[in-house]
Amino acid sequence: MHDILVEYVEESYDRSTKILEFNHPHDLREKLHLELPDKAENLDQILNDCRNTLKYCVHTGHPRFFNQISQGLDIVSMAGEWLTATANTNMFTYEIAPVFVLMERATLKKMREIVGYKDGDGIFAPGGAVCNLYAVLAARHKFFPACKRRGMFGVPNLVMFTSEQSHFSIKRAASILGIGTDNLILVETDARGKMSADDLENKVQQAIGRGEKPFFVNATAGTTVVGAYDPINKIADICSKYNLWMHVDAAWGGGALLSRKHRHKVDGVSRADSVTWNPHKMMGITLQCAAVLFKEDGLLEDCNSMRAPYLFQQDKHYDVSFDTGDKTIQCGRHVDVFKLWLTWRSKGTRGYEAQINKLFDLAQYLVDRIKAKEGFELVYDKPELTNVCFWYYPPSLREMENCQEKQLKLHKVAPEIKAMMMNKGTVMVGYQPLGSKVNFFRMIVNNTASTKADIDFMLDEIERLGKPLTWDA
Ligand SMILES: O=C(O)c1cc(=O)cc(C(=O)O)o1
Repeated sequence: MHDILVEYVEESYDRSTKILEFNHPHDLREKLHLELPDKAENLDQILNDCRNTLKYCVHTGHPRFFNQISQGLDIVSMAGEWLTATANTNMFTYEIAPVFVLMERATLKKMREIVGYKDGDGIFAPGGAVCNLYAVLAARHKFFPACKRRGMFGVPNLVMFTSEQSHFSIKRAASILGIGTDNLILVETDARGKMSADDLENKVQQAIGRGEKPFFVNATAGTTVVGAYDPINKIADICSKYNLWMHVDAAWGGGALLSRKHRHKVDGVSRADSVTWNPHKMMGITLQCAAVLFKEDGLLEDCNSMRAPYLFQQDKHYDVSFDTGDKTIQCGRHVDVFKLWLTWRSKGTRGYEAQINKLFDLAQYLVDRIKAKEGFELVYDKPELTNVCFWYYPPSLREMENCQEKQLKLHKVAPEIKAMMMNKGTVMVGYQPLGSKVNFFRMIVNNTASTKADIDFMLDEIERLGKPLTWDA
């Protein structure tokens, strides 16, 4: 098994290895033997099963895998994951996870200090979306604690606010909370994708005028598509003025907190009541590793505790405040902290700062290369994070007058090139439309193994694949 895993890691770093062996689902199903037999398979078959599984996995650690925000394969983090699996324990009580519980407390304390909180609380959760849900649930509990027992009966018409470019998990949280997505009010963004504080205040005042009860505002630090940072301080001023809970979704852009050069992008973050920060994004920790931090200690426990007597006995022989399970919305909880703690110790905070600065510098290199290359056009010319969004125009489109027909044809370019990319397996870059903007590539720079040569390769590959594209008029 060791050889199988090491071979996969080596392949992941080898640029001559395809990022993926793409198969359509029905074809792949034929190549995978997924049946669960009555009789046990022998060891050779089990090892073959492992080889066959990895054979069709996407090498997300490959230096030219730019498709997702989470990318790369940090060896120390992977080793941490291996130890975590070997320890195979559950985070819900101190009694069976004494080391990891203390480690989680220490790591979350460090993260809160970096945010600027004096003390407070936090938890590692299964992803940024769940972190954001924790914040919404805590906010409602803060203002309406009776909901825990009586539900939403008698509660006024609660409304939440977030930018139109924020993560869809805020919308989903409104649905799960039970207020419905109609009561999540989307706030306009400016030309760079940043929330308009003026529009936020207008919409809060309008909601109050309609007899609704604003209670929660999400500010995004690093939007998913364009990497925009909302104006946190201005939003905090509005939240103070109208007594609203301010959450900062820094799932992706939270990495800037570690860089003295880029931290200004999250100025005001310490004014938030809660912050989502996902080390499995910009800190390169293997999936999953996502934290939600709270300024106020005790609120999580108050909001979520159910005092299950078979787990959270209050007469244990140790300080039961170290049991974490009752402050979560889960029961069993995976140990996500060890790989972060180990990787952080292996780099040091200053080492992480250097790593994050390098990613920003590489993204700036990409911006400069796009500006210099014919046929490429930036969607946003000064990205705030390491998302670089651009269109590629095949020569057949360049001569066309800028009109609706050209936009319709341009809309097809990225999907066509992406399909060829995936079949070739040489590079992977995401694409999407945004508002009235037709499909554009979203290049995420977030793999410490990527170099300027990989950036150049990606641009040249898009040009190689896209240049021949033509559409009959
Ligand atoms: O955790 C991630 O890597 C992640 C989470 C998203 O919501 C969206 C994306 C993405 O668009 O790449 O990545």
